[in-house]
Amino acid sequence: MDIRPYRSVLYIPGSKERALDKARELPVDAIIFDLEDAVTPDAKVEARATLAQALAVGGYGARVKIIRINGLDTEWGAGDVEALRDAGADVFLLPKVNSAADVQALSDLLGNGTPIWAMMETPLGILNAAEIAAHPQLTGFVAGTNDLAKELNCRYRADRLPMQMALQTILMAARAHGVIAIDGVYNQFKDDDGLRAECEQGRDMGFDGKTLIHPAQVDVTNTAFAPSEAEIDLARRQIAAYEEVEASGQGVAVVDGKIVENLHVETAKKILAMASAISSL
Ligand SMILES: CC(C)(COP(=O)(O)OP(=O)(O)OC[C@H]1O[C@@H](n2cnc3c(N)ncnc32)[C@H](O)[C@@H]1OP(=O)(O)O)[C@@H](O)C(=O)NCCC(=O)NCCSC(=O)C[C@H](O)C(=O)O
Ligand SMILES: [Mg+2]
Repeated sequence: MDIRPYRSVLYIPGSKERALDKARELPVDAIIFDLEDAVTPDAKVEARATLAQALAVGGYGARVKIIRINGLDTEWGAGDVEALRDAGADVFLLPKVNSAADVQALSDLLGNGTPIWAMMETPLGILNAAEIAAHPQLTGFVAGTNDLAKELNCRYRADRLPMQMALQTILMAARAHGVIAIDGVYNQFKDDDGLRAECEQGRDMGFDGKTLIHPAQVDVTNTAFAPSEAEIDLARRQIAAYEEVEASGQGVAVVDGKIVENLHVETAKKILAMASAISSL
């Protein structure tokens, strides 16, 4: 089973050398090297060279390296691609994607087949989520909950009720097309309890992980999105119980008073594969 964790996906401003250095020692699963909202307009051109240099030096290990460029409708987008096309990124992340045509425009500019992820953060993008997820070069979605809140004119609430439809649409489209789905950021980066609650909500909905803005958010997020000891133990017992009944010609086992069928065993195997992928990091 080819499975890799995306529990913690940290944004780093591409212009900040200190943060680019610091990320080499943080236990995150993926890094978004940002040239968009974390970089001011007057620093955008210089940030390309700063980021290219950090990537050339390397040291980011197994972390997935994602470059978020500026939108292709801005004065910087095409230049970002030109400057960083061959910098060694695993993924290019396009902000404010509205349609599959936006993804195709980046694909044409890249010209080298590098996987593309889409920021899902505009109303039109959410409405077109299925066609965006179906693009052959698209392998991941990132929820942009700050831009979504701005565009929807909705309030930030702990239960994220005003965004539920958008978040679930992102997940539906991602799962329909085998695409990774990462939840949005939690802005109050010193509030661990609030972060934990939002991580658990996103995890329970089905997100693979969460985007982060500060190193202080990494541990809470890694814990929330990793299988717990109890989940690992249950998965092992479900697999064992099912194999036993299967050997006697039956298709349903019972563990802890709940039925276990073939589909539950598939989930249990995924949990064990994820736990093993995390422990091998
Ligand atoms: C929020 C911050 C501006 C806070 O920065 P700062 O005041 O420097 O924090 P600290 O002093 O607590 O930092 C301690 C050390 O950690 C390093 N650091 C800080 N942030 C990061 C980071 N993101 N990655 C790596 N390292 C980081 C500092 O350099 C300090 O290191 P040291 O000196 O060695 O001890 C800042 O955290 C920040 O800029 N965060 C990123 C903000 C960002 O990326 N925003 C854009 C993405 S959010 C978004 O756009 C989502 C989406 O599009 C949407 O619409 O929702
Ligand atoms: Mg955004």
